[in-house]
Amino acid sequence: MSPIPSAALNQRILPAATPPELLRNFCIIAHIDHGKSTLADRMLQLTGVVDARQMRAQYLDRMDIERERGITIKSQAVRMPWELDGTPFALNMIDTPGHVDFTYEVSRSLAACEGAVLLVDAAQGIEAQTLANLYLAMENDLTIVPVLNKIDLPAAQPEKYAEELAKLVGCEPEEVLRVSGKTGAGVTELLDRIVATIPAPGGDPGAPARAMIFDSVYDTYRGVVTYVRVKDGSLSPREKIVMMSTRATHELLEIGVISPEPVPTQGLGVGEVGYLITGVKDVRQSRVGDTVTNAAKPASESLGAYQDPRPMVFSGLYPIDGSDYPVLRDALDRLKLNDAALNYEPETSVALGFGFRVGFLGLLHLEIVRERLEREFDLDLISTAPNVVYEVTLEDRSVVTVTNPSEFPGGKIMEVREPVVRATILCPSEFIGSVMELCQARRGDLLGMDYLSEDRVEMRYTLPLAEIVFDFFDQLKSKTRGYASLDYEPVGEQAADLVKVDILLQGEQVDAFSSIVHKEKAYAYGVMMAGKLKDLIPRQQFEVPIQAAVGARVIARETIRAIRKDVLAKCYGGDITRKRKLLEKQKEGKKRMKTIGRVDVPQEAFIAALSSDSAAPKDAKRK
Ligand SMILES: Nc1nc2c(ncn2[C@@H]2O[C@H](COP(=O)(O)OP(=O)(O)OP(=O)(O)O)[C@@H](O)[C@H]2O)c(=O)[nH]1
Repeated sequence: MSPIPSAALNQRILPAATPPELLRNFCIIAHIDHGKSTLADRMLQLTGVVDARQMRAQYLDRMDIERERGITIKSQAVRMPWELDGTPFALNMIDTPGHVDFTYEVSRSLAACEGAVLLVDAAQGIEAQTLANLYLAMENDLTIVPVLNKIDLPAAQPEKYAEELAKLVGCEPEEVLRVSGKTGAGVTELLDRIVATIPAPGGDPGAPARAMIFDSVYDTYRGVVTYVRVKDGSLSPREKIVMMSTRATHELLEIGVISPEPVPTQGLGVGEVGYLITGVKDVRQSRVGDTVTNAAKPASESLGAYQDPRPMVFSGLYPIDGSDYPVLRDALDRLKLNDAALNYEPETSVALGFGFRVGFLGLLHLEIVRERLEREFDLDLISTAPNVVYEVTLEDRSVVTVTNPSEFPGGKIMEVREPVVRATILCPSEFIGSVMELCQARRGDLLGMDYLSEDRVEMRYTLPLAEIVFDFFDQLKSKTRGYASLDYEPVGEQAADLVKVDILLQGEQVDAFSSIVHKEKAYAYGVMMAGKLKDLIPRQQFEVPIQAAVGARVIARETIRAIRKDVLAKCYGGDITRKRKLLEKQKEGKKRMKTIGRVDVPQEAFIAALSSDSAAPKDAKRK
């Protein structure tokens, strides 16, 4: 019913582990902007963990970039005291990252909970990520607490959406709680409901320790801080632990809970959520999804399969000023300490000089990394158009994995495979036609369609990842006046009729512009790129052909006309043969210029040509 002063609770927590029956581990899942962070802030305040003086909006989003963009990138866990009927409980709220790029981390965070608060905006209703998150929570067997948020809004329709939500989770509309994260209305009842309905964590206190890592972050002063949820047994300071996927052994230097800042404890027992510090310096030694056990008495089986983060999208990153290359290399090394999913190798480009080919989980991940590099390391960067990973089978049956279009094999190709996703789109039924049109243009296959209510539909498509990572979400929004929401998950690869389009300047290939596209779209890409470069490259003393080619076949051509020096300017009057002679001479000169040297293209032209079409679906995120 009421908060316990946090100091008192901390004293109770500090010496020993809290008994599992007094613990509740939950997360809040919602569609983007349905108010997850605001509700979390209100809970922190109501439980007395953060007082009014310390309070700032989005308390749990600690990185600047998270706060500015209003998104959660890394998971967080906070312990809050709450008393129901005179019994003091400890609630662990695990905040999850929202974007589809980080789905693996979301599912690990969910696996650390027994229950989930499913939050839906009372003025918007169910959206694509509401469903995606609900399904993830159900896969993890979580108890769902359905909640309508923002009931203070004049546009709120709690009756209508309570019914929709009740139908979705299988309960009565009256059981759907109504809250406002903004005013705090209903939040006390929600905390009571969490304690009453979410089960206490199970686990065997006598078994060898097993704890799942659901996040790990790099701290400049303390090294890697690993967030874990203990399933069986217990962990205590100074003991030796083993990471089960790598078998690496570390000593536990510190162990504790977050409430809301780190508080060291004597240990973590069954069902508890907290942090470990081992002194390792690189998050890849302590990865999300791995299981921690005790070195002296190791568990025989880990908690679920561990997955290495797999980059889905690649892009070349180049410093605009070539002398910044060593700074970029050091900056990537530093970021890698905190980002297990970041992959990179050096590469060189004729157009852009020295840089790196970097693998990302998705476009948002790319944007965040790029922004952090620019901001935290003061670098000016250019990134090449992002591409997905292709698998090319050659006639001799060997398979080449292509992460850079300019490396696409030129020889005899049997098959090219590209990654595909299963996309879920929710929109008002009046936009069905426009959405279908868009998905068809993007090589989508309709899997199914369901009416959620009279006027809202859920459409399911398989789409090539390459077709949706770029501007699909923007297009979807503009075709549905902002009403559609999108979610997608990778479902494997499929063979497709793909070709590499090269761009040639005066017959010389410009690697940064090579792109792998569907055969039917090759022509459009070629025309677009050639046209763009024609506008961007300044006229030269000689004619510059810009060609788009598939293999040896030219599919589009533009010409940058030469600046024609008026050689006749000084030749007043005179006879025609003299003029002709001068013009002939000029032509000779131009021919020579064409054959010697390369076109003088300012780097800005490359940058402009590359940057305009790499817009990311910024808010295609899962909340
Ligand atoms: N009127 C009203 N507005 C709210 C309420 N809760 C959140 N908002 C507003 O809704 C917007 C989104 O809220 P956030 O808490 O950032 O939502 P979120 O996207 O789920 O959280 P993030 O993880 O930070 O992205 C903000 O402008 C909030 O001020 C509410 O109960 N009432």
